[in-house]
Amino acid sequence: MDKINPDWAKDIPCRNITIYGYCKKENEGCPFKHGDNATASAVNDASPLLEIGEATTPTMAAVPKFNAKVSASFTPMTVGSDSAATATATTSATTKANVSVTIADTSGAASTVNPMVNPAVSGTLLNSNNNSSNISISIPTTASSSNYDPFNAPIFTPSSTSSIHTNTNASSFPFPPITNSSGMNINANDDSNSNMSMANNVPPSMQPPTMESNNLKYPSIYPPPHSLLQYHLYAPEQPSSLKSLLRPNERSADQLFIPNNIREDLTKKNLSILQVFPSSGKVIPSIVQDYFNLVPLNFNNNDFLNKTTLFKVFSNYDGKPYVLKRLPNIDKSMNPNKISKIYQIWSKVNCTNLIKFRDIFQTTKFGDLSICLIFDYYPNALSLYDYHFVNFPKFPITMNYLWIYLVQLTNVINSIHSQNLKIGNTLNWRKVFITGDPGRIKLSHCNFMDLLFNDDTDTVASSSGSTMERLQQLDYKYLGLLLFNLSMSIDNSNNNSTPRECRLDEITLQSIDDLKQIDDKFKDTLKYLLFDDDDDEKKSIHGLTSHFFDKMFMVLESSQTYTEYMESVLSRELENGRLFRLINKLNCIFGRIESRIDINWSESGTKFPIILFYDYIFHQVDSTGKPIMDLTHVLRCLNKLDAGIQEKLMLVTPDELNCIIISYKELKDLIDSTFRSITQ
Ligand SMILES: Nc1ncnc2c1ncn2[C@@H]1O[C@H](COP(=O)(O)OP(=O)(O)OP(=O)(O)O)[C@@H](O)[C@H]1O
Repeated sequence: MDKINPDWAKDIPCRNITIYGYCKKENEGCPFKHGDNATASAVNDASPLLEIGEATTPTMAAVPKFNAKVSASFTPMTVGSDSAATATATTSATTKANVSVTIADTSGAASTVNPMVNPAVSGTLLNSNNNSSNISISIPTTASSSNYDPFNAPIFTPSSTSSIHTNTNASSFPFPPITNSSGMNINANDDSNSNMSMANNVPPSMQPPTMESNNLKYPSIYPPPHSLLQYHLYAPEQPSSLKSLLRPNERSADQLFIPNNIREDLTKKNLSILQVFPSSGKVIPSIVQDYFNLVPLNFNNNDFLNKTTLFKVFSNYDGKPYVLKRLPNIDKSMNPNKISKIYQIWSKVNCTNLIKFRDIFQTTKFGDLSICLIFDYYPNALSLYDYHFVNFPKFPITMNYLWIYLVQLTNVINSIHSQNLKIGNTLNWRKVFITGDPGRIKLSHCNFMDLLFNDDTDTVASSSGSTMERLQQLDYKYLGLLLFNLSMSIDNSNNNSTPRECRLDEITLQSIDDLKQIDDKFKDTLKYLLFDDDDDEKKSIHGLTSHFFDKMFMVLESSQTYTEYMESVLSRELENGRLFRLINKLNCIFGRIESRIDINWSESGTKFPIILFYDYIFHQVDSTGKPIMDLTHVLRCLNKLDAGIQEKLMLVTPDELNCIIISYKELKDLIDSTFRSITQ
């Protein structure tokens, strides 16, 4: 009792009077409100009024008696909230004989009674239609929700926050009108001009913006940085000095969740996948064949219509993101067989270090005849060049990176050559993309574009023997050149000078020997790749790997270690998912408006332990009444509840007058049955 603050207790109706009609401790210092304003008399006062319409449904009269939420035990009130509370609390609203409480009157304004809950009462009151009768009925509620009627509330319609995406304001649209090389105004491109047939399957395109200014600024990245989401909403990791203070059995919060760097990385990737572009449907078409939501990837390319362009797109077929590479201004006389041949040949190549080629088709959607190639999309992929020399933070090239790249690119060569195909000069540091850790790379695409524009495609594609062999031998040189260029910048990529890029004919044996900080084994591999053998022996995967087979174990090991690390991180999130479902379950059953007038949720009701348990998990306070945020306590309780163990716990009402001893198993059963009853 000594912990109860008499200041706030004096306005709270005594629970004993609510339940028993009297309080035996009234004269022994019980700090709660007794006497003239007591709830019991309030109920008695209310009863005759109810009789006006013979609406003496016991539910209404009994409501204040058993409403657990209004009980002093678990409706903490602050001093500051006194006035608001008295406006709505049972006692103040109902004890004055002529007090006026608005209730479903003709204006229908602010009702404190939900007619859905008690149609008899509402019908009577609505029919009486007499404002001067000052009918006083009040369902005790908490101050905050007193005027909320969930059954009569207007349907909630969230307002769209996507205005930035659909903004058709000319000044925000980054592209001026563009004419293609043949002088054709692309803005005049009509949908009927297209050969695609999806128009009915997707939403109509947005209206084109009116172009008022030709001096539009091109943002260098999209979306502009100020519109990026904040990823740092979680607390940053503790400094390591603090971490060391933990005992071996203790964990800090960040050790329980996915590490910040991985979370940020994945969130950024998600953002890139979901990013949309304010397309006019004219300069960049809204839909191309089975693909929609085109977002330019090589954004600095201003001449969108005349150059090869890359877009991130979504497939209308499987909903996944892909990359669409458009080759503009195709000769109309091109043999369509070439296109199907390319698809047949290249779609068969499967290699984890090669970006998968998915589809190819012709379209007039861009105002010309274009060929579109579809590849898998890897969000935030950066070319080796950008990763090591351009983007911030720059990652300096190390010997380990070189070995990892060598092993993965050897894997690509092996896959492609085994299909009797070649890579070509796309094997360079601008076309090899970093897609993840540790140093995971993918070759963007091979030079099969040559096949499209080469007249003797059939010969090249099917060439066996000498032609293809010669081209394949060249692939080893391209690989050597890429690695040589990277080796020249080893440990130098942090300075801001542009890295030197050699041509094949510039490299000599001496230049390889002169490479600093490169180990001899790697130099031998470079010599093997870049120079022909004295015996004119052909290069092969077997010959190449014999130079660094031991390094393949190192790559295997790092890859496996990383996989295991990611698996352990994933398993942490697995637990979070389970607990999240449990919290959802608890929240679904706890605090429902209808439970306020349900006898089962009152202090003597069967569901009352759920209320106390909820407070026990989430609303702990210390001896001075200060809230305690103890994540470990929450996790421990939730886990025990989830497991339904036999351990018993004591739940105490906030006034410390009552307590319940109950096991987690009983609580679990109670929560489960309550949840089932509301979901059935
Ligand atoms: N499959 C992909 N997944 C994710 N991003 C990609 C993919 N392909 C390319 N990109 C992104 O697009 C950028 C440009 O790629 P790329 O150099 O192949 O296009 P390009 O400039 O049109 O090439 P080019 O005109 O030389 O053929 C890359 O730096 C990369 O960030």
